[in-house]
Amino acid sequence: MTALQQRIGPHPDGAHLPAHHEQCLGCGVDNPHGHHLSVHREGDLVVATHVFDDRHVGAPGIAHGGAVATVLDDLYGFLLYLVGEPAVTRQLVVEYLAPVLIGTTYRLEARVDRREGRKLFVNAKVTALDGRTAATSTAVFVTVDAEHFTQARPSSAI
Ligand SMILES: CCCCCCCC(=O)SCCNC(=O)CCNC(=O)[C@H](O)C(C)(C)COP(=O)(O)OP(=O)(O)OC[C@H]1O[C@@H](n2cnc3c(N)ncnc32)[C@H](O)[C@@H]1OP(=O)(O)O
Repeated sequence: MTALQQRIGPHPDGAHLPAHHEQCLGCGVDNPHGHHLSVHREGDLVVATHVFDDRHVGAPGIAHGGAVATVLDDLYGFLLYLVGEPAVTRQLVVEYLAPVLIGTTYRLEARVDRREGRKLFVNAKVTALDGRTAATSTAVFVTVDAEHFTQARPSSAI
């Protein structure tokens, strides 16, 4: 069994979900440039409480749009633990409804909307603690086999 298969679970409701791998830009604890996203399961949702910091700034005081997209893309990656199969992003759409502020706490949540064959249609939102939604997103993930992840380094396994 690969490390990825072990991470896929199953994971009970409420469980903290393991990082994709230690160097992952979104969630890896050993990536000094990363977002160190910490994600748990809430029923059919994957959820994170997250604060963007000065490493992620775009306009002064506001998170870079690419940083927000990075975190959303990575959050979607945790839905795969619920689906039980590896998949990768084919399309990512972000609606930036309001500035995402540096140093402010946000709730991020994502869910699977539906599945059609290998395609997973997913959606997510970024909400401030006062309830205002700062960003929404949809994405299409496509399931892949384990060999997909060994294309760059044949000996690597995530
Ligand atoms: C372990 C998880 C870690 C998660 C980390 C966070 C997520 C990530 O950052 S993943 C990294 C970024 N993504 C990538 O690197 C993926 C790069 N792309 C690829 O490798 C390939 O394009 C891949 C594998 C997604 C699909 O390739 P391939 O297997 O040839 O599929 P392909 O036939 O082109 O398309 C698959 C299906 O999706 C459909 N499709 C493609 N694009 C779209 C779209 N935009 N909208 C809807 N459907 C689409 C196709 O029509 C096709 O449908 P069907 O099966 O019904 O014919």
